[in-house]
Amino acid sequence: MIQFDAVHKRFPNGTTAVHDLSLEMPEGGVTVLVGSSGCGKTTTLRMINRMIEPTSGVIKVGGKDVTQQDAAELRRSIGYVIQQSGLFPHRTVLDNIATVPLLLGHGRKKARARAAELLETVGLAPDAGKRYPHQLSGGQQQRVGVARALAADPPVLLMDEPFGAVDPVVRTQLQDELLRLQKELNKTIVFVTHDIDEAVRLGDRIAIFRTGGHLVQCAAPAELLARPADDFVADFLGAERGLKLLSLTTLAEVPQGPAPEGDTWTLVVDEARKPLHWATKGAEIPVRPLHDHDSLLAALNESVASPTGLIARVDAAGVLTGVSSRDDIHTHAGQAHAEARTHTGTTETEAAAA
Ligand SMILES: Nc1ncnc2c1ncn2[C@@H]1O[C@H](COP(=O)(O)OP(=O)(O)OP(=O)(O)O)[C@@H](O)[C@H]1O
Repeated sequence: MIQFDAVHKRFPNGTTAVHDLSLEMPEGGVTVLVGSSGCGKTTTLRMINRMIEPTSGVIKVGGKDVTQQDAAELRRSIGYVIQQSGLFPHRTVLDNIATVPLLLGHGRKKARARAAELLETVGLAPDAGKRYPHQLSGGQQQRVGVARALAADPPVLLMDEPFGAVDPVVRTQLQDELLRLQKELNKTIVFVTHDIDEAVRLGDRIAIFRTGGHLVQCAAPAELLARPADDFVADFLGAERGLKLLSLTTLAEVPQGPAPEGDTWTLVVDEARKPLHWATKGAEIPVRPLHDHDSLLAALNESVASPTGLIARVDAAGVLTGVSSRDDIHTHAGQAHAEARTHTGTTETEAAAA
């Protein structure tokens, strides 16, 4: 766990970047710091590995005050990923990843073997290891950045807008990879972003800051979306926060029944009973079948586009299990909101602290 206790950072030019911050970032969880530009996210992150020293207050990692530890040693035990990957341009990808294991005294052979293993972990082909960073795409470079940060197997990973410079499709892929990795690795991750959708997708907890380095609210995504502490948070979450909440709930609990027969529209399946399309006299409309793990938001979207208002449900093999109606999805969407509103999770807010 990472703990901030009454932390304040004032730069020599008089700028207060972080104001009286008390916050706990749970072990094995992803805490996302969000807020508009200049609100103190990066400063907060960089105080954890002592790249910036606080003016006052205490920061503990795993129960130990960071200022009581050797800064270089501390940094080697904390992975750090930044937006432009920060790779050494004249070293191969493999040697970039092996940097920290080498610094930690592992032999070259062992460090390279570990680097090759990590290349695979982050979804890169083995031959990428021989290339230089400029010979990779932006998304691939970010994967190398993540591999390098993981090389010494640190319990804590700091990520400062790591996916900010790649296109939306690659960004989604990198987010998926991070979620997959995190399931396996269970690191304590602190992740900075401007993007609230990214925060909702990745965060176990989201801390929202406003200008002047003030923490406004820190809560689980569903709670934040259902119960923003004030208008600032509500505005930051955006007008679609009701729909965003539905992205956190799965379709699994929505009832399903058999596909209707003899109606104007028919759901056409192949011989393996995998849905193909909706068909009526002289027209076909594509169908996008959904799995139990898909979100209520995806279900709502599909039901709106469906000519019948029905969505096709499939099992892991893609075989039709039934259909669900727009009404049932809507009812469950309402229930998801009601549950999130009444959820009694912990939230740290300025109001609560006052
Ligand atoms: N070394 C410094 N000296 C003086 N002021 C600084 C220094 N570093 C940051 N600041 C100021 O501190 C405030 C917080 O900066 P910080 O980089 O932490 O914000 P941020 O939320 O990460 O912003 P962004 O999203 O734009 O990266 C800003 O007003 C910034 O100008």
